[in-house]
Amino acid sequence: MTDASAPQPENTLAAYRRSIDNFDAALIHILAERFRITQAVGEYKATHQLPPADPSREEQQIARLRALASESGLDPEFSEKFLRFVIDEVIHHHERIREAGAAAD
Ligand SMILES: O=C(O)C(=O)C[C@]1(C(=O)O)C=C[C@@H](O)C=C1
Repeated sequence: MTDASAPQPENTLAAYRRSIDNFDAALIHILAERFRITQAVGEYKATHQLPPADPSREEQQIARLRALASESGLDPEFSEKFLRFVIDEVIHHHERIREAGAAAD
């Protein structure tokens, strides 16, 4: 006899996956908003002859996120790698914006 009220393993996994899919969608939306802001920052920096990267700001961001990660039970190494990956992409965008501005001059 099987207990009809017991959750079936495939239903449990499907429910976990629905939750994961929602989190992934939220992550993509959050990243899209972050890149929308950094696009504006890149244009501002190009217009005002500011360098695409600001290593001292990055150090502050990484220290802050590592502390937040530790508090939240997330691996600080992972959070640093993730932020580094995002910021490196932002810097590429800033460089491209600057080059496009220089080419238009
Ligand atoms: O704050 C800035 O100056 C940015 O350009 C944004 C940002 C980021 O993505 O957070 C990107 C590049 C800089 O090196 C530092 C931070």
